[in-house]
Amino acid sequence: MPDFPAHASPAFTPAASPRARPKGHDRTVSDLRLTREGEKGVVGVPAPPLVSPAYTPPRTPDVGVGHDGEPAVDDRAELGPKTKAQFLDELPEVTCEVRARIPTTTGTEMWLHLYHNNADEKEHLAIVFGPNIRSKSLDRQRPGESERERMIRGAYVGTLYPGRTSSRRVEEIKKEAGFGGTLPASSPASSEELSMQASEGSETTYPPSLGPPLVRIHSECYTGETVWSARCDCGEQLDEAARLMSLPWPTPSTTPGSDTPNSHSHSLPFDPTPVPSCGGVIIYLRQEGRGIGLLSKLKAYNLQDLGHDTMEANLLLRHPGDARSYGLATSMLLDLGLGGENGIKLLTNNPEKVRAVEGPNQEIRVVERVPMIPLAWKTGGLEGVRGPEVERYLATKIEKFKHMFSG
Ligand SMILES: Nc1nc2c(ncn2[C@@H]2O[C@H](COP(=O)(O)OP(=O)(O)OP(=O)(O)O)[C@@H](O)[C@H]2O)c(=O)[nH]1
Repeated sequence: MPDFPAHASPAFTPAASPRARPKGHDRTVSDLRLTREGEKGVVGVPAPPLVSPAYTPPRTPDVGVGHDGEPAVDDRAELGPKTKAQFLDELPEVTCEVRARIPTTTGTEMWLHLYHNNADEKEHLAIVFGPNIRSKSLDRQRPGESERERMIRGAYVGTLYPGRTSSRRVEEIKKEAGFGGTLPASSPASSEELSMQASEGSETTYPPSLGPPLVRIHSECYTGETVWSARCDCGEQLDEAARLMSLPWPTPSTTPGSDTPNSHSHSLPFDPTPVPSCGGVIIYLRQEGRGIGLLSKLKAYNLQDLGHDTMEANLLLRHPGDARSYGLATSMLLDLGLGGENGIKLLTNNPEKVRAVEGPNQEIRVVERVPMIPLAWKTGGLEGVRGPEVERYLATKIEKFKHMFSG
């Protein structure tokens, strides 16, 4: 058994452990067979039992958003450890303004969706893997819009290629093949097209036959994602979520849409056809520093170097321990067709996030929480973020924010 830190949850099981677990208990990522090489992916895994967070954080006094001043240490006691996510009475309105295909350095292709909303001025993002998730607000026809304008904002089906004139790939194929009416059964109509048709007539676009999609709600962390900080595991979590959502589809021959991607590019000297993935979505919220912003987070780092933990540092700066809310994530997931009975599998250790994303009226159902075990713990320190800072950070997440590093 690899050495993992004393503050790791006792229920945490290393990825390679041969220890048998009772059915339905101690589920880890490895239970979902989501390992690095040659794995089959999450599709086809039986629907897990409903996982609702048993933990409810203690009631704490409300704290106004901080001013970045430097209060006396004693103020901390008055402020209290507000770790609870903010709950909104009403969901914000969101609109997907643009979507673009992003070929990635790992070879997987993803679709970056940029959202505007009526709650803040920020550009929140949905990073979509696989062909089965489409935005309803993106597909909505805008008054007076041309086909070219639709394609420029990403409201097309299939793939763009030089000279394409229609935003709907199926219509394009019909025209090319000289069909006026129904397409023959053998036509390469993509699941994306079917999803799009479904989104016009119903609330849920994600095909229930595929099981609940994997979802991660990720909060922006400039330090961990861009400048290689080893104070937290945020960059690693983002990479891991993308990796899980990029795992190859179990049976490529039956993958809906597997015959469509980049079929217009086959004359290129290399074959850029992306491997169809299991799919999923990372909702990337611009809530830097658990919602306190980068300026305050950097001050909090200095306080941490002066001996305070990540929660105390926030409180000393007159911020809540956690200033985030998740209503935007709920609205974006609904826009992506992930509401309804089928539910989602949420990649997180944060019990508050599970509860908050479900929305004021359970608009989203979290049917499984998939824990995110730090890579360093899983590999006995061979991979992942290491060092005293991240260990202290993770210890505080467990002790004070009550994060759960087991299923
Ligand atoms: N204020 C503050 N924010 C931090 C610090 N380290 C990371 N963050 C921010 O914390 C957020 C990520 O929160 P985490 O507590 O790591 O994880 P979580 O999102 O609550 O839970 P998981 O879903 O399990 O990852 C990002 O917005 C980071 O910018 C820190 O020391 N202080």
